[in-house]
Amino acid sequence: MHRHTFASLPSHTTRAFTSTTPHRPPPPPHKYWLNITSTRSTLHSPYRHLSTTTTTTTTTISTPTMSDPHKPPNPSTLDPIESAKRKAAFRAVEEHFNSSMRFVGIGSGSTIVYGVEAIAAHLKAHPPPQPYQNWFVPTGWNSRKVIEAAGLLPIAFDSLPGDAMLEVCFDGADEVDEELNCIKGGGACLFQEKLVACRSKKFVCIADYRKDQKRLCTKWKTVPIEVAPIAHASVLRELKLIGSPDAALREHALAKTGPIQTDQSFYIIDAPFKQLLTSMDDGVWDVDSLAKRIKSINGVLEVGLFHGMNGYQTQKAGLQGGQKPVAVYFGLEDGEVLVRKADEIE
Ligand SMILES: O=C[C@H](O)[C@H](O)[C@H](O)COP(=O)(O)O
Repeated sequence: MHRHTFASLPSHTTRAFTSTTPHRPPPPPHKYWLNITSTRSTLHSPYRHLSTTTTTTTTTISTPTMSDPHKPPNPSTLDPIESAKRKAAFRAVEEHFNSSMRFVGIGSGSTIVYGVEAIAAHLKAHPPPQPYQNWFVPTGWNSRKVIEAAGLLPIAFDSLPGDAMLEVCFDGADEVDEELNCIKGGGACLFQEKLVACRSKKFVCIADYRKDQKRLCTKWKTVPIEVAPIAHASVLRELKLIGSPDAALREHALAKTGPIQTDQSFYIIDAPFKQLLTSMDDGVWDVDSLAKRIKSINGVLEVGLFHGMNGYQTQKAGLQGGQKPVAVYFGLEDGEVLVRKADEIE
């Protein structure tokens, strides 16, 4: 079993994880988890009232209840959606992970918990030859906790050797279109996820069937945008000018707690847009131009649109990394897994 504590980490890694942001000391794990889930379930998630109805049964979609919120729940207790995510995660890991990978990125959210479970199971069954060590690069506090809870070794993004590329990164998404553009950031993580995706040879996305749409902003109606707190009002103003008059700062369910803060202590704005176009359409806001336009607004740190080239396309062009996944694994209602792959690996 690969179980490590900070005591066994190189000192630079320990330092990277124990330094705290002066304005936001890390809250206790349970509270943090509640922040994430309450934001997603009560304020933002388009799936919050969704239930899958058949002629005989109605299944309410629920957030997993876990004694340790960073560990995967017992598979026998999973509802159909969680079960679909878990199946997709195991298939994605089976097809894109192996024990000899040195650096692997780990995204954030409820789905990636199963990806990490699958990786830990793979390493248990196929341990790497010693002293070979696999390192896992988190995309935020929640992601690091999930890595640690699985007994895997985290390494901070800024502790990576300068020339190292990650072999792969696994992450979830809020919505994926038919060209594999993604909306991400529903759980307030997107900046570090983009950093890690762009430092990876390939991004492999894990999701459930609700996220699979022809165009972005279909069920997930808003684009999450991470902004500097001081600039939030001027970003809202400019979003209005480019066609999103109802863009809003994401706040805690408990109003007095104020705006949600990201791992960078920034704010999140959710900007509704009409269904976005793909490169095949003829129209105004296609994914690429909207993402670039929003990113150009002063005060915007990152946009929750993962678009442009995937890792294979950048390599072909002599570049590195890529925001778009090379493959998306959707867990389906019937227990099957639908895999959508970039043309490069069809
Ligand atoms: O901000 C969160 C991340 O972008 C997540 O990857 C995304 O929201 C999907 O999360 P989940 O797996 O919980 O649906």
